[in-house]
Amino acid sequence: MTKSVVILGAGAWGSALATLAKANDHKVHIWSRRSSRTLEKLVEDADIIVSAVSMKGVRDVVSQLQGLPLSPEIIFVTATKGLDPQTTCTPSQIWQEAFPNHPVVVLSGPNLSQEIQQELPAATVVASNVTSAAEVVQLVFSSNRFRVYTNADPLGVELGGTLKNVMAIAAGVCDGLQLGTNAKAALLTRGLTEMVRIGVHWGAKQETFYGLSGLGDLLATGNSPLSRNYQVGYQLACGKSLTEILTHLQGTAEGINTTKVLMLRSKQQNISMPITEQVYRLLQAEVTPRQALLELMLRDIKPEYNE
Ligand SMILES: NC(=O)C1=CN([C@@H]2O[C@H](COP(=O)(O)OP(=O)(O)OC[C@H]3O[C@@H](n4cnc5c(N)ncnc54)[C@H](OP(=O)(O)O)[C@@H]3O)[C@@H](O)[C@H]2O)C=CC1
Ligand SMILES: O=C(CO)COP(=O)(O)O
Repeated sequence: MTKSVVILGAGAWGSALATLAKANDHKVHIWSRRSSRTLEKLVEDADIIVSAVSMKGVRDVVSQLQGLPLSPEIIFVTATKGLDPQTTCTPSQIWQEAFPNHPVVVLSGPNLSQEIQQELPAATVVASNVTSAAEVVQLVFSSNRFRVYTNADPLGVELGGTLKNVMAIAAGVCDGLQLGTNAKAALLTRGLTEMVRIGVHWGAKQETFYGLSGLGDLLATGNSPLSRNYQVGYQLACGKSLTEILTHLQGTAEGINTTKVLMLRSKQQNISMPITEQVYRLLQAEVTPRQALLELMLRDIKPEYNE
């Protein structure tokens, strides 16, 4: 059945999601701050509102929508991979708090938007506490080039896509320093352990991190120069300053803010996150890439599990 889909955010990801829904013959409108059409007009007959704005815009768009008369049937989909710097909340928690009577669906997976726009095949996950809502969203986006799975752990799916951005920065550093394949495998594997450690403590399910939105997205962004987070790490390793990198970066690298939020949370909750800590110190220019590497290599030796 044809759905009316409003996509908030005309950036790289909002545009790619619009392409996918349009290809399935849904009625799609993209809204951005620069749109000539008002948000009120666009959401008038919406069935689904997809938020693809970067983290810094989430609270803005939520509060704009809160002031509008919305159909109680509307499903919200959040595709943002970030954390709120003030509260450490995930975007879906912000949406759900603002709209407690609407279903909220998280969409996350290994989905580099440029590849999707090139019509290369990809897979993703839509997760919600309301299974029927996740299934509606699954149908809207599924096609022979975009395979969509449902999942009942929205927090885990959201954190998988969000936490991996920190590891994508680290992976970029690893490649920028030309540390080789063994180092990269070690980094991504221990990075996943770190994601699981904090994610499970947060309330997510461990197995979710071994799926598309955790391991899958870690492999995609940790190995692709298309990832903005990877690009940040790579260029830091090549000696550029963060300010210099951000001046020329196309789009948003959410991992920079996410690293700060994670450091705060891991300190408050006494959770060991050594890779995140070195990425943080590197972003703050407190260590060089080589010093960060040595710090990680020279940590106390220990068993692989039960740290
Ligand atoms: N690109 C990708 O491959 C993927 C990205 N994501 C995630 O999707 C999110 C968006 O990424 P992406 O599209 O690449 O980023 P871009 O930088 O390309 O776009 C960011 C979008 O957010 C909007 N925005 C920012 N602040 C505000 C605000 N205060 N009010 C309204 N809109 C705002 C921007 O609007 P404006 O243009 O007006 O500035 C723009 O539309 C990120 O969280 C990212 O991690 C997830 C999967 C894949
Ligand atoms: O999350 C992404 C792909 O799944 C996009 O990664 P970047 O934000 O690092 O470009």
